Amino acid sequence: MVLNPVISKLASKLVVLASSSPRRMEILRNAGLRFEVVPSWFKETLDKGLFKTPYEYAVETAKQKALEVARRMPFKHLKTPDIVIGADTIVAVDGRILEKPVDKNNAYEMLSSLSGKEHSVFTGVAILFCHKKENEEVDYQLFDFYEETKVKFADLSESMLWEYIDSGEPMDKAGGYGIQALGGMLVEYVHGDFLNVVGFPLNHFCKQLDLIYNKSQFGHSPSSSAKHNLPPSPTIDSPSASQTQHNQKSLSASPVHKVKINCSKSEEGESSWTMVNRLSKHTEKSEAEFRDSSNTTVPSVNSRGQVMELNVTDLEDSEPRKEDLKQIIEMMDGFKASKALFTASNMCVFDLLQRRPGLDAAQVAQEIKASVKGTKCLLEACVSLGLLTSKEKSCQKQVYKNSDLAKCFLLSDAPFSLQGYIQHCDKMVWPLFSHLDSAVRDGTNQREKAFGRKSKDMFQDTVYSNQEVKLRFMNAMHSIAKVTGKAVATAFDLSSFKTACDLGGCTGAMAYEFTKAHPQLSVTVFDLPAVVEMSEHFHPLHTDNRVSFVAGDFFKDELPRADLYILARILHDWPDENVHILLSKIADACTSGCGLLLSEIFLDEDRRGPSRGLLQALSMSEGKQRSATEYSLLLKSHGFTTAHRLTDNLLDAMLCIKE
Ligand SMILES: C[S@@+](CC[C@H](N)C(=O)[O-])C[C@H]1O[C@@H](n2cnc3c(N)ncnc32)[C@H](O)[C@@H]1O
Repeated sequence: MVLNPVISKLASKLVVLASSSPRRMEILRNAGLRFEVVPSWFKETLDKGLFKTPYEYAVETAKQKALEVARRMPFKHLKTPDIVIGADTIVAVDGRILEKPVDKNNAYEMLSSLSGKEHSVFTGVAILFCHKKENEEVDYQLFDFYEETKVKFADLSESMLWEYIDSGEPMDKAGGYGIQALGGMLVEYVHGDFLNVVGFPLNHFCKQLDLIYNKSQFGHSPSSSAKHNLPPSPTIDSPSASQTQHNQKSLSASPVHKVKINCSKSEEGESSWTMVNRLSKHTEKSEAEFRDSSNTTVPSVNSRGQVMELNVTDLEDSEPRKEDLKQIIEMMDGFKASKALFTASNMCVFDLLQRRPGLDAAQVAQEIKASVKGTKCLLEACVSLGLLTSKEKSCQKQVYKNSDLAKCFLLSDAPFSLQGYIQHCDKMVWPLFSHLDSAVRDGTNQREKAFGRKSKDMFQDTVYSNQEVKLRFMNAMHSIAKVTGKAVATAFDLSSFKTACDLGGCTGAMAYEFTKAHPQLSVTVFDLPAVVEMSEHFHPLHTDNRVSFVAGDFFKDELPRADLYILARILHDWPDENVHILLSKIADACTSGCGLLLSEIFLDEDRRGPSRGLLQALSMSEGKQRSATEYSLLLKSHGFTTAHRLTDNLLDAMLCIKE
């Protein structure tokens, strides 16, 4: 079948992976899927004897994992996921199902049974769509499938078997081996999807999503969106089993199951759960298990878990949930943590403890010229935040060292130092946030209140009007570009582009990441003259002659010619009128096939996250945060086609091609 883009369809959804397998996470992350991980508590104890085939067992286990998480999340995590993905990988040989070995002897038994033979690896996958209705009831629709890959092992000697077992690798892997690592040595051939053996059949998963989203014939099903007040397509609706079977024939998928879970309160005030309308034969068996486990594991707290339904009077005689209390207090205390970090960084505590680890509070106080009492409080707070570690030396005297977190991000000369960004947050962002109430009231820029200066153009009127402020800002951009640049530069295959122009490329930190990742590429950094004149302070030691600088104003001046334009963290600073001016200049400079790589935080389509982007918007005035669709529409209006990717980093990326 022809495969269409699918992962982007899930961009605005709360997708949850009901598995803690690092291999599954990596496969899905690499595919650009943004998801949360909520490992399932479902125990893999289904009676294998009840299943006619090994794959039915894997599919059923995958379903139960997904259902358990979908059921738990509204109460434990206080949110209903849109989609839960469950998966279970097993190895089948000689009519036996092999899961993860319990100990070395079990691993030996498994691996020797595979030696010299072909076996099958099955991954069962369940994609569970959750539709929360107005009455808070949740409708569940289940799509499941399995993938089979044949793997042949070489004849393994005893010493080879034990060497592999002693490596420790077999222990958390189905069948006792990991094909992507040392276990690859054991394998003679693989017929089928390799990633299926690693733990997740990505291609089949995408095909399944393609069927659901792009080729859906499900609009007129018995429980259509109108009937249930569900969002319109592409949210899938309950297809009839026969329709789905027909659609999935080539994918050998099993029928869709519509599962409805009602939560009602019994007289005792306990929640009771019922499930109706299960369509699959073998799920009926598990339905009972599911109902049983629901009754025992869902405490009365469930009825309070549904935040929207919370009745304040219900709370009067009870205590708040500990997690809720912790969450709200942590939010309230967030600024204290930020300020402690800023202060310790400004006072060079981390650099000092890197040069001289093991100082006590009095010694640190002497070096940073501060009071012993205040320094001790600061050091202890930093320990509690995981920025320092402490050890009792003698007579209850603590000595301090940097934690790994501090070593990575808080030293002024660390490769990923965020010191520049910390200073910017402290000196530039903090004052803006202290005027947040007037910003919200007026809906305008609070820079005048915070910095005593009116400004229309934040860069030219405020940031670059003072050398110290300019350098601080450039340092901040430099440090963030260094930690995010690689993910942005490698988000897409850029091998067809030879020349790039990084518009508003500031110190060139992002440009260097692009030349590092793409040996064929030269990058011109284009930024305001005030920035370009300082850029050499930021050049790496071994200057890369594939990076050059041109000074100019991207709203007014001619843009340097390039095959690829880069706009990293530029558009959010500007309202739509300015964005259109800039995009039309870029579009004019582009010939057909030229690219534009946009990198920003993409807001979720429902604008419910990520909170980093939404919080940043609070201190913006001229600009605004946008979703991938909003950016895409802006770009399409200038003749670009777009494909976007969530990089699982601080910044997302979109590659646009001029038509
Ligand atoms: C938020 S910073 C982003 C820096 C860099 N792209 C990055 O991702 O680290 C915005 C950049 O746009 C530049 N800029 C702002 N207005 C500009 C203009 N009119 N012409 C050229 N560059 C401009 C600023 O100097 C600054 O370097």
